Amino acid sequence: MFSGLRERLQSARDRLGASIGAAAAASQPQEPEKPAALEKEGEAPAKNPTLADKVRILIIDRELVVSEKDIADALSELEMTLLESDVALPVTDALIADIRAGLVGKHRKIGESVDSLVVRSLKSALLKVLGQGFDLPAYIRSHERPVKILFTGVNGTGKTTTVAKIGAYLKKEGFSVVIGAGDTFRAGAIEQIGVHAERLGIKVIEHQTGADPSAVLFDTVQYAIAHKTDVVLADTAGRFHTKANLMSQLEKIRRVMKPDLIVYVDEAVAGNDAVVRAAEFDKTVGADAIVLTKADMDSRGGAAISIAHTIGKPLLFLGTGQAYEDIMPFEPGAVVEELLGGAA
Ligand SMILES: Nc1nc2c(ncn2[C@@H]2O[C@H](COP(=O)(O)OP(=O)(O)OP(=O)(O)O)[C@@H](O)[C@H]2O)c(=O)[nH]1
Repeated sequence: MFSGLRERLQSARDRLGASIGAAAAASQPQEPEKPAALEKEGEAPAKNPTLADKVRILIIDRELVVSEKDIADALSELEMTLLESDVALPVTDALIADIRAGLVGKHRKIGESVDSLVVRSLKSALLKVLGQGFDLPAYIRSHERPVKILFTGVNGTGKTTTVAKIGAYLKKEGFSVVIGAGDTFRAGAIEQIGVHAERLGIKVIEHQTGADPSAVLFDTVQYAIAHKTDVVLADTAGRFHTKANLMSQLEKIRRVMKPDLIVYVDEAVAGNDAVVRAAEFDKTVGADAIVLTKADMDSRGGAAISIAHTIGKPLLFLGTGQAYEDIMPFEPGAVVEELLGGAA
């Protein structure tokens, strides 16, 4: 998962570390500089600009100060790397600004290695854009049952498979689940969700192909209320946000079943397209959380890095394969560890 991005971040990490290291070596003062001339954190800039210009990195009193110039080229390369990895432009900008702020002008203990300094600032910047994640079992436990979850998204991104996977996951977490076969449009969709549900031992409410999906999902909610089922998972047909009639159908579904959560499903491999589509769905029918499927096939990682920050909604799960257990709750800390290794 995200192997390309991991490699690229590794190179950026090496490059930033090398730039800081080279600047540190080049600026070892011939004669000791006066600590009083240094900018201290939280204080006004040094009064003597000629000294500030001359000294790119100073190691005085066991501290190291990085200047903007030292890392300008490495940060430009990192910016290109992120954009090439399909990280959205505003997210790239936020990451670069945060890494710069995390490195430049701060006094660091020289006891810590340059690499750990770099990794710490990369990790902290990534954690800020990845957001908090979303603990679905905790959400369900703290809400009135049934908790109704409506799944939306474009065609073929893995929505139906995701509904089945989340059903299996929630069953394992101890919740009772009913699935509403709300994709009454695509031939074979009702059978497909039926097969999944049978394998998983989950009840499905279905009507015929071509039936009104709002009616199917209304019945599913009624079933859940009557049977004290914890969670309703509502599948829907894939659609593009540009199809006004299909979007108004989704609007009707929303009015009828009153979902507690609308989950937008797209595929990680779609990169920036997934981010743009999620924003459009959020604008038209709303989205409370995101699932990105096919993360196992995505080496660039751009959508996973960008989507929560761009639309301001948390990433709930990553789909990591075709089996039911191939779904993982999105944990920002774990993703950052995966991208930057266990170092620092
Ligand atoms: N590798 C991989 N494949 C996945 C993942 N999730 C779903 N798929 C596959 O993607 C394909 C499409 O999945 P569906 O669940 O049928 O997609 P859908 O969005 O319901 O399709 P529509 O009903 O047309 O909207 C299937 O072959 C799934 O097995 C995943 O996380 N990783």
